[in-house]
Amino acid sequence: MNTLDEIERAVKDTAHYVSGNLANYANRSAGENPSGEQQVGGDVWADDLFFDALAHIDGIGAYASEERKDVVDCGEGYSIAIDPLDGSSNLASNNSVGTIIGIYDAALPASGREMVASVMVLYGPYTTLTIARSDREVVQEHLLRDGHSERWGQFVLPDDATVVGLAGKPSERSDEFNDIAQSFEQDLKLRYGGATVADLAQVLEYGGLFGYPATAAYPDGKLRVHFESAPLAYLVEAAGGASSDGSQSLLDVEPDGIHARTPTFLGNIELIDELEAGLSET
Ligand SMILES: O=P(O)(O)OC[C@H]1O[C@](O)(COP(=O)(O)O)[C@@H](O)[C@@H]1O
Ligand SMILES: [Mg+2]
Ligand SMILES: [Mg+2]
Repeated sequence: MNTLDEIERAVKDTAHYVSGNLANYANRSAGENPSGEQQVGGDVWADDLFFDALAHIDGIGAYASEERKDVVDCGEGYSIAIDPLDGSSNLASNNSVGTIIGIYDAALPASGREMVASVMVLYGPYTTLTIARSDREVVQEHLLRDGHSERWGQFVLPDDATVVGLAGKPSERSDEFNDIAQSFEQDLKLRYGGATVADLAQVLEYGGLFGYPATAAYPDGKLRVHFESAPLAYLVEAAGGASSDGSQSLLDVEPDGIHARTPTFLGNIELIDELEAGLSET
């Protein structure tokens, strides 16, 4: 097994355990994460589990997490960037949550072009792990059940778009963005659930657009380059879609720090093109 195989195996085993124990953390609050957001107990618990499973793998040189202020030095090798529990505020309401992992062949901070693989786990009605790797052609989905990982499907974005989910309060978004959002929402079905992984899964399955734009509350967007935006952009682009920060692929964003945020759009190429064209007119 090479290092990517070992990482994949360790993430599957840990995700199995996480999926079986999320209820224990539904209402346990914790402190504040380095981005200044309220943590739930599950954030810290999941981070500790993935750290213990990944940090000591031979060939991993660094572990960076949404829940840790600094990058942890693990020796030589790939850098891991992880959102251990994405959408964690959904736990209390028993809605889907996820895990997002970017694997970089570079020291962090780094642009998404340095990634060699990306993983998203969706803890939904059933648990799936989707992975894109530089040494494989396909975006492979696995079903994690009863301790096993079964190949479940391969993601290729549908040609026709069906769904749209654009985050942020309209009162806190620019008028220009609200105009663009309204035009998308005329023809596409609204799907927004408050966890990037679950909302992106709708786009991967049905075709469409997910986005979290800059808002008054989050002038650089809410989602973090290393822990959400770039790894998910890697997956979507590998599945035949596109990503954008409003003007360029999210894989070209050069983060100025490990917790840097960016406006984030993921989905069908023509919708990303339409969005960028609309934003460039403003
Ligand atoms: O609550 P909002 O503003 O709609 O933001 C929802 C977004 O925040 C997030 O929950 C942030 O992720 P974390 O839960 O990992 O901090 C995203 O998963 C989701 O897309
Ligand atoms: Mg998140
Ligand atoms: Mg999180």
